[in-house]
Amino acid sequence: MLRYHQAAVGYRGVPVLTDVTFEVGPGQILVLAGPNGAGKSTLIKSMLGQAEVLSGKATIDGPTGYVPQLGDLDPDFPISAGQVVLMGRYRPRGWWRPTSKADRRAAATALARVDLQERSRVRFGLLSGGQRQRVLLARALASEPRLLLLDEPFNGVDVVSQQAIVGVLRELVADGVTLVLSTHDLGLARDLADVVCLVNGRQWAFGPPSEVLSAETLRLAYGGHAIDLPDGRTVLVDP
Ligand SMILES: Nc1ncnc2c1ncn2[C@@H]1O[C@H](COP(=O)(O)OP(=O)(O)OP(=O)(O)O)[C@@H](O)[C@H]1O
Repeated sequence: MLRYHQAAVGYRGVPVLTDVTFEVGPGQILVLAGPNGAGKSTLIKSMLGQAEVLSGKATIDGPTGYVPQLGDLDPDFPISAGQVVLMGRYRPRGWWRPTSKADRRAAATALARVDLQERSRVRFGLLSGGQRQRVLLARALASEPRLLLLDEPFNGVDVVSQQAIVGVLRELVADGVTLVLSTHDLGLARDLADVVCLVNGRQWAFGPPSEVLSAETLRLAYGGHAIDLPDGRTVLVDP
C-alpha cells in the first residue's frame, strides 16, 4: 500500500527528512511520531506530491484521502460544512463536472458518519475545532480513499470529537483502509499504531510501538529535550 525505501524528502531540492524506510499494508495504522519541526508534515506531503522525494524510492497506492492540519485552513472562508464535504467529491467526479445526486448523497453519508449531519448548513468557521476536524475527515471520506493521511488530527480537538474520530478510524481499518497519522503525542501513538515511524530530521526507528517508543530510542531521536513519555509522564533528557 505504502512503501518508502531510503528516501529523502524536502522542498526545492533541500532535504527536510532523510533515511526514510518503512512499509505499511492494507488495514494498518502507521503513526508518524516526532517533535515539532521533525518533518512529519513534509513526509505526509511527499505522499501527496506536495513535497519532493529527493532520493530513494516511494511507492504509494491510492486513491488517497488527506485531512490537513486545522491550522492550515482559513476558518473565515465563507462556506458551509456540507459544501466542504462536497469538495471531497471533486476527484472521483472530476472538478469540472456539476455535482450529481450521487455526489450529494456520498457527502451526506460522510457527514453522518462523523455524526454532524445536522450541521450541514452551518458555516464551517462557526464550528468548534473538533467539529471542523470531523468535517475535514468527512471530506476525505467522501472521496472513498484506500489510503488516508491525517496530519495531527487531534490538535485543538475536544474529547468528544477525538472519540468520534477514533471510532471512525477504527471502522476504516476494519474495512481495510490504510491510515497514516502524524502526532507528537506519544501516548496516542502507542494506543493507535500498528507501526510507528519515529522521525526528527531523519528516521530514527520504525516498528511496533513497544519497540520504537522505548525511552532509549526516544532519547536518541529527541536529542535531549522535554519529551512526553507514552505513560503520560514528561521528562527532560540531557543532550
Ligand atoms: N513549504 C516548505 N518549504 C520549505 N521548507 C518547509 C516547508 N514546509 C515546511 N518546511 C520546513 O520543514 C521542516 C519540517 O517541517 P514539518 O512541518 O514537516 O514538521 P512537523 O514534524 O510536521 O512539525 P509540526 O508538528 O510543527 O507540524 C521545518 O524546518 C520547516 O520549516
